[in-house]
Amino acid sequence: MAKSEKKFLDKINFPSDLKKVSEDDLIQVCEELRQEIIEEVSCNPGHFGASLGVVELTVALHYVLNTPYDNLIWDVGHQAYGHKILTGRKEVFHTNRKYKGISGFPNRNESEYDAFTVGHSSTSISAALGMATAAHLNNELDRKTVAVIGDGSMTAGLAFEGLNNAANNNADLLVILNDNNMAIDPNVGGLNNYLLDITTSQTYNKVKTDVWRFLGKLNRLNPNTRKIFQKVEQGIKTILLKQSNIFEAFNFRYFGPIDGHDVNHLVKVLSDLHKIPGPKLLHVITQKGKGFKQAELDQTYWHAPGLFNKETGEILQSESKSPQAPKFQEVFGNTLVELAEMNDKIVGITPAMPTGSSLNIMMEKMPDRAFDVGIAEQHAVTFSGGLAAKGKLPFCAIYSSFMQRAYDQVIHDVALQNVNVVFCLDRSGVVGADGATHHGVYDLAFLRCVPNMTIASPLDAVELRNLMYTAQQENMGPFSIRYPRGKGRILDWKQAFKILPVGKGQQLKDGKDIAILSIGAIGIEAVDAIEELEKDGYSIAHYDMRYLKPIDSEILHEVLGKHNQIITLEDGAIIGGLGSAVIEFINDNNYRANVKRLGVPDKWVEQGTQQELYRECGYDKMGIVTSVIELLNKA
Ligand SMILES: Cc1ncc(C[n+]2csc(CCOP(=O)(O)OP(=O)(O)O)c2C)c(N)n1
Ligand SMILES: CC(=O)[C@@H](O)[C@H](O)COP(=O)(O)O
Ligand SMILES: [Mg+2]
Repeated sequence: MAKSEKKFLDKINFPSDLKKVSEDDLIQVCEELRQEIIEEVSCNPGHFGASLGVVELTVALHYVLNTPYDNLIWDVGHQAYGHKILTGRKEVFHTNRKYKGISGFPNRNESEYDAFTVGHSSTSISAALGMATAAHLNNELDRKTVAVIGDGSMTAGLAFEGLNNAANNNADLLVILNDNNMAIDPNVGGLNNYLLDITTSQTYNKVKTDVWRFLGKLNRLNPNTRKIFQKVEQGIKTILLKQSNIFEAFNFRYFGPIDGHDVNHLVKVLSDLHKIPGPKLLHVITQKGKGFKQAELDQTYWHAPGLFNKETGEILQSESKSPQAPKFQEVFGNTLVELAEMNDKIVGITPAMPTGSSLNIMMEKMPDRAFDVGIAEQHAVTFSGGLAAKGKLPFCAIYSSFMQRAYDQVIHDVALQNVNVVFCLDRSGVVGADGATHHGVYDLAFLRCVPNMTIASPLDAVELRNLMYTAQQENMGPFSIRYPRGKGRILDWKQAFKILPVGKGQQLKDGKDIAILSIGAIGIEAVDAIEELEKDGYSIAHYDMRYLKPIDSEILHEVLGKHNQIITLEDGAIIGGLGSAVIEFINDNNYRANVKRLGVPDKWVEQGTQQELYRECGYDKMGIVTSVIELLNKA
């Protein structure tokens, strides 16, 4: 890709280079950094709007802080592209999110400038408080710690737990609240309203204007007016904010709101805040997508767009002329509306992912029955438990990896209550470019040990519809349905609903040499592998288990009666999922069989395309072919 020449940025590889630039030239540095991000992301898709929004903040932070000695912690990390470019990764940024390339998020293994590995939201305050406390205990009184957290991420319980604890801790911590009034979709909830209020506060601004007017008159008489004004303003702020500022109530000294796109002002404020000890919060107002018109206008789409033309903003999709199968999330979103039209108990819940999960379809059609609860997975699950306890039937759509945060709520507030909640676990399996933080590979294992929980996973879009239809029958109890990121193969997905009996799988193919038992859409890789193997005369049986719990014991007895060479296949951790369940069944029923478990091994899998990662883990089509041949050769 041809990149434009950049007078300053071309010479900046580390913060030490940035510090050589004069304060007057920082505006130009910001322009160049913004341009660099636009050029890179236009041809190598990734997160976009959030990084554009914090360009000035990023430059100011690295200008003022002494990183990596000072701790700089980015929340979520999807806004850290500028940080990566300024901290030694400009030359490898074209590998961002690619297989064997750099991670799309800050990562401790990648750089000493990445103080904490992130990807899930709202961890920054707690992690930063830990680091600031460690610095204090080590008597490193000059070491600064700064957490940068967005308004969306601030809505999570974890962020408040950090704030709450910081109140009792004199650690030197600066929290920068990057308020752009957006999560991926528009930010929601009381905190969002509150932040809007203090940003636009009539009372505060009115008082401030009155004071200015008053001091303006004074000004003509008194040369020290500015000083007096500052004192008066601080007094007003203290009175107003002490009574009403939520952060001051948590014992943080609150500063702001200030313009997050004025790099020189940011440098000044950050340098001043350095001198103030204890917990402080700086409220910075920014615009998501700043500096790229389309991204400013449609902030949800440009959170993470695909390829685009960096000059015109035109979206470059490799639109195939042939009809496309829908994404699993779209099948979920549309089917939920169909079901909700038939069953008035159904409600929909998403923790801040309306567009990503396609719950936005229901939110538009049935606004009273679909809820975006903010980044709050724990609350989303317990809220569902409460709704269900009073007769509603929540479909709670959560990305598998974000569900990890709500594990106790699943156990305590849904399963133990034995209420009817349907968990729709989108992005289950390896998700691709987001990498280790986002792969949804543990849900099969962590849900299987929970009493009352039904666990299902569709082979294709039609099964997804039918599992959703089955789950909304009377008294099904806690019911989880997991499906992957991306599309299936079926075009004609909108077929009449059918119940898929709980605990029953299906035989897809009979065969003599070996049996493959798969769960979920990854079974398609087995279908392809079998086609390949049959060309060479192998005879393979294939079963789509469909339910992990209760597992289809009839199928297992049949398979184990006929076969002693078995392969299990799942797009999830091989510890605890289908493979483990089959081995337990063999043990409990005194069968003898060789079982090869295919799935995600006991290690961190980083980013890449889904196909690259299936291959790395040995369960793409060719990996399955190889495993079958190896197992049969050994036998
Ligand atoms: C626990 C968790 N839930 C959901 C997400 C998905 N997610 C990533 S960024 C984001 C929005 C964050 O909003 P904010 O913190 O305001 O940052 P902005 O994108 O506005 O800069 C969400 C919901 C996540 N990464 N982690
Ligand atoms: C940063 C973050 O957590 C989200 O933006 C996530 O990357 C979304 O993933 P999808 O693209 O699969 O919706
Ligand atoms: Mg935001």
